[in-house]
Amino acid sequence: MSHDIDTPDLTPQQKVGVLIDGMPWIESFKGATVVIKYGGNAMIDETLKRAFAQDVVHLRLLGLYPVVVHGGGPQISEMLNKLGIESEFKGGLRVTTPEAMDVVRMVLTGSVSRELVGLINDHGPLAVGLSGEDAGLLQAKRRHADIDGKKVDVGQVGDVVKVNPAAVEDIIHAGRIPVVSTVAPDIDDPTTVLNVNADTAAAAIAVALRARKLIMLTDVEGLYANWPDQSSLVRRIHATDVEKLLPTLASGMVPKMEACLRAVRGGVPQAHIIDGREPHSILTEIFTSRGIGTMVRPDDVDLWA
Ligand SMILES: Nc1ncnc2c1ncn2[C@@H]1O[C@H](COP(=O)(O)OP(=O)(O)O)[C@@H](O)[C@H]1O
Ligand SMILES: CC(=O)N[C@@H](CCC(=O)OP(=O)(O)O)C(=O)O
Repeated sequence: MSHDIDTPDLTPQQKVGVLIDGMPWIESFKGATVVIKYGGNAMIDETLKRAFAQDVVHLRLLGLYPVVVHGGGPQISEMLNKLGIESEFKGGLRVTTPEAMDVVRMVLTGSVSRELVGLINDHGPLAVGLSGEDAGLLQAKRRHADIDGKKVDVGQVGDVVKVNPAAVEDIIHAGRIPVVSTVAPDIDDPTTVLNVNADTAAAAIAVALRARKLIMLTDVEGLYANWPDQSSLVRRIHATDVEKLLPTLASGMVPKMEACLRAVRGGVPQAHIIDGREPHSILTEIFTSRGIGTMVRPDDVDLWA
């Protein structure tokens, strides 16, 4: 496999040193399922997208089982715009008419998923794309947006209420890499599909797969306690403290922190927000002691252990 990390300043001995440093982490994560949520905002740059695909393949080659769950908010907005269909967000959720839902499904499953599958498969026949509609993977229930304590109708939008991870597990057991787009049938009317926030879907999938980690790649370094003050980056935080911060957070970060809470409270030992603009940030997170971005852990675990 070709690689694009240039390390001309390192001597051969230093390069071996880097490898040896990473060994305990490689050993400790061998056989672990890691759910990686790739957000639409981190998917803008072509070089970064290729580096992302390469990292996911590296994880598989090192014996981990990566599962990619992708978003595509900006890509959906762009297509709606091209088609002249109005796109509006209420309480962080896209108001999804039946017409807009067709576009959401087309972009996520027909375009973003295909692109990621293709980029991963440039390295070998590994990635298999599936949507929440396939083999009963996801079921969702219609939800409202919550604005100033009032329930606001946002159309065909749902929350994942059931996950049947069998199809994803089959792909994992075959040694391949599932790539999941988060469109889900309505549990109360399975002929209708719902638009689901990809962060919360990734958390539900991580819980159902008993993943060791949920890693969410986005376009900021991590969670800022006092957004946008860059000096307020939170490196490690307990679930209870995330809960306390939630009402103070601005829109994009709310579903992400809710997803971290859902994952950690559902038994996932670590949930991370990391910077998808940083090349190879997934590898830095998993294979170095310091890690990167923000890590959320259960309340009864020492944050620095
Ligand atoms: N407290 C916060 N810390 C970090 N980012 C925040 C915070 N509050 C709001 N944000 C916003 O959340 C955005 C990330 O969410 P979003 O745009 O939905 O990303 P994605 O497409 O990756 O899911 C950041 O770009 C930032 O503008
Ligand atoms: C209900 C709702 O808002 N769904 C999102 C689904 C895509 C998504 O979550 O993509 P990102 O991870 O890139 O934000 C949307 O329509 O944009």
